Amino acid sequence: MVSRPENMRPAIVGSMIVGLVEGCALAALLPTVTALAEDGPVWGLGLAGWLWILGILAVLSFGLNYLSERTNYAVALDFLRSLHRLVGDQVAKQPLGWFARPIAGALSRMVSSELMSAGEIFAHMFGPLVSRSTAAFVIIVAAWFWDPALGAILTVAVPVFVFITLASTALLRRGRAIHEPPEVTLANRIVEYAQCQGAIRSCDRSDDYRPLSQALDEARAAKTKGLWLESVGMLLSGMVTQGVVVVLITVTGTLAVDGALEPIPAMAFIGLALRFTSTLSAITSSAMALESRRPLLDGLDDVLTATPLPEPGAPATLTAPGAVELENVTFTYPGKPAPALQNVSMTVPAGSMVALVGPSGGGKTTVARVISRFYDVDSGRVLVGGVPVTEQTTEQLMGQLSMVFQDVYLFDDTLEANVRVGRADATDEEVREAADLAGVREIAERLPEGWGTQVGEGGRGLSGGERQRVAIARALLKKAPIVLLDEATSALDIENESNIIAAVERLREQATVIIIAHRLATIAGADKIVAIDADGRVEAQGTHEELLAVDGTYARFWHRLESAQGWQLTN
Ligand SMILES: Nc1ncnc2c1ncn2[C@@H]1O[C@H](COP(=O)(O)OP(=O)(O)OP(=O)(O)O)[C@@H](O)[C@H]1O
Repeated sequence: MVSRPENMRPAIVGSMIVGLVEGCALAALLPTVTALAEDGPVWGLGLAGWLWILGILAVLSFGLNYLSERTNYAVALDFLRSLHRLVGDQVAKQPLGWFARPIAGALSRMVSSELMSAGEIFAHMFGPLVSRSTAAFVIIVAAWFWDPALGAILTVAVPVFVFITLASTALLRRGRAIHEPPEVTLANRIVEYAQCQGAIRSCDRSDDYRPLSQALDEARAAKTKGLWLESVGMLLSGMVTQGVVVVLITVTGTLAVDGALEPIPAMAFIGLALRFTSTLSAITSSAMALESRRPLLDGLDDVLTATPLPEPGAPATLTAPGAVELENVTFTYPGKPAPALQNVSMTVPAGSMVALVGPSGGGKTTVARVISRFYDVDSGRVLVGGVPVTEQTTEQLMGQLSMVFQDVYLFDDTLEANVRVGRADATDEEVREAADLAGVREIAERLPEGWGTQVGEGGRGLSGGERQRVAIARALLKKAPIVLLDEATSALDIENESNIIAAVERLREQATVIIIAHRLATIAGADKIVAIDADGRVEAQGTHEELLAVDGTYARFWHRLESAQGWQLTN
């Protein structure tokens, strides 16, 4: 986890030395108090000598603490840097489909705030745990040395503490396991409630949105139950500290009364015992604080152990640049019972335009996803550029593809920078040319700061159709040999539509185009149409005329589309 493990050793040794010095300073209380009470030397040193030793130990402890804190911070920063890099590397190796999982949603929170908390383990928890444990050990050894009876008392206190600490951390963990899952559900419901306000208000359900109120009730009930367990855990650890103090004082007092201990050493020992128990309770606090980071570390573990996309070390030699082929592909989404694609075979020659058509939910988008290797298929092969996608590096595959889907994401940057994402080294003329073709110039002319206008996070400042135009401009600029395009059905006004048609025509000239088509003109103009049925099977493929002549499902689909779009036009 740390890039420089050699830093760990000085950090641990440093914390142990701090503990050793603090333990010695506490143990030195015994002879100091005895020297004070008996007004004579103890082990050849008078009170002044012992006070000097205490003073030196205090200064030493201060200096060592400072050095140890610095070392611990260096380890914590190194740990954070290494974790950021590890998470980044791991995320980069995941198939694109991985980001659809709930874990991906938690990723940004993890990388920003939660990793900082993980860093605190080394900055504030691990070092103190080591130094306090060492200090406790030194006190016990000193007590044995001073008086075996006192050493025995302190030694017995340790397993009691350990047992109670384990029990209370177990209770804390159990409590959290009860209330955290419903809290996560509640957070998701709140986000859903905020995001779907339009739909909720139009159904007049703002006051009574059952999923949210149910999640609230469940979270409240779970929190109450979980808090009970957590409170018992906290109480237990607090009570045991007090209990051990009382037992230590009682036993020491009894030994003094019985004459087994001199009164003065007994008094000094009670002072030492008080410090000892506070050291033990500090250890408990550190252990509990570490325990509180466990879910975070588990979450990190999920990310760090996710299976990366297997890929070769070097790019393959493409045998058919620009071509795409699916050979008998069957694919099931993770966790889904039925396959989304079944025995799909299709060939897309380089430079051609293939339209994917079919009912909603049939699997058209899934075809585009398996071509882009969002997921690896269950069986069959997907070839891009003549080579199976599994035999290409991610960089090589992505270099051949431009994807223009409906959910276009724009970066929180200027309009121009968002087009330039297509190819960072493009000249200004190339950027403007691609933008003109895709109709982005009209958008720039309308915006207050033209090309320099910030489009907002995700492209909030632009409409859906405008965002898609920017994505098409990116694809034009990238000049990738293969373009996967989901033709938007919604948010297209006449201006948008004519721009997109013109841009698609240009894309056809420079690339192979696989288009999820919804418009009659696009479908009829394609070199080949692949009709996918509701079960994710290829129902028919061929040219528009060939498929119409068969008079099968495609012909019925076409006539339905024709009448639907005709109805739109006449109205
Ligand atoms: N990320 C996903 N996880 C699980 N199942 C999915 C996922 N995406 C799509 N599906 C399922 O796979 C099937 C095919 O979906 P797909 O989006 O490919 O259809 P489509 O033909 O593109 O539909 P549309 O035209 O409505 O966009 C559907 O049953 C859908 O519910």
